[in-house]
Amino acid sequence: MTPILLLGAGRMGGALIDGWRKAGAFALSDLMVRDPHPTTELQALAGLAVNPPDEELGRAKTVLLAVKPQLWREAAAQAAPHLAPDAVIVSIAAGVSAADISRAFGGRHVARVMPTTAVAIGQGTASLYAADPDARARAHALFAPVASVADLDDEDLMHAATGVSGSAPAYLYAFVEALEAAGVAAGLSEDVSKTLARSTIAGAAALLNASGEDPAELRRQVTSPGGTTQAALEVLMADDGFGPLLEKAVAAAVRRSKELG
Ligand SMILES: NC(=O)c1ccc[n+]([C@@H]2O[C@H](COP(=O)([O-])OP(=O)(O)OC[C@H]3O[C@@H](n4cnc5c(N)ncnc54)[C@H](OP(=O)(O)O)[C@@H]3O)[C@@H](O)[C@H]2O)c1
Ligand code: PRO
Repeated sequence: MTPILLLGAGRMGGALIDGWRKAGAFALSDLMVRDPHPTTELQALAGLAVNPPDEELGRAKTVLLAVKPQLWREAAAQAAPHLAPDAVIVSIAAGVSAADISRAFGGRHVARVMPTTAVAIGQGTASLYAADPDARARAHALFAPVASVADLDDEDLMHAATGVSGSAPAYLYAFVEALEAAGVAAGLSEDVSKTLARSTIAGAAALLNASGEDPAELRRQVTSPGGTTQAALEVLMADDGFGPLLEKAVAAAVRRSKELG
């Protein structure tokens, strides 16, 4: 399983290292990072090998491919010649198929994972596909300490998982931005609107998680017949409201995921 080599330690690679550290999942001495511009925070972590020499890469048992989909071939070409023949590749690159990755890494076994940035606080979600059982187990071991893992049995579903999960935190943040702006339009100061919108959404998400209730039931609990919420929901859940809008948004993400592959 270890040492683990991260090819790329940007937003998601960095979030994973944060999450693993908080969870005590792996010792820093079991991690190696290859990145052209490692952050000063990463470089300051005692025990973490940042940009080790090529000869060291052969020690890695698991390789996490965490570069942008547009750059993955370059990262693979640089690292593959130095890896051990039995190193397992775990890719989080959106859209890129396991078969293409395996070919670029000399036929090594590959797992694919689509995580969310909340791995940084141990509350991520990770959709996982691997044809090879050992690669699947390896990917589970990487992500289970920091995420709820959803196993997919069809690689094609990784596109949908990206649209519904990997990208979705950004949809919620966009919603909060819009709610804050709407609060200001309704007369609140920016500060008060920010506080109300952020705290309300964070509390509502925590309640969804803690209660185990369906979102529809939680929605009904807020909605007094003939009241204020109903008036707003008649706008948000109209024929051109959230339902069709999110369907279109997820379809756009799925299309883009397929293009990236
Ligand atoms: N961010 C998310 O929420 C998220 C969620 C799920 C999956 N993903 C996937 O995760 C991957 C990384 O996304 P990200 O958001 O973390 O991107 P990012 O912030 O750009 O991180 C990628 C890192 O890889 C580095 N890099 C570039 N070329 C490299 C090479 N040849 N070898 C090693 N490292 C190299 C980049 O350095 P430079 O910046 O100096 O080029 C950067 O630090 C993508 O494939 C994306 O589809 C991201
Ligand atoms: N971030 C990556 C993207 O926007 C993949 C899911 C989240 O392409």
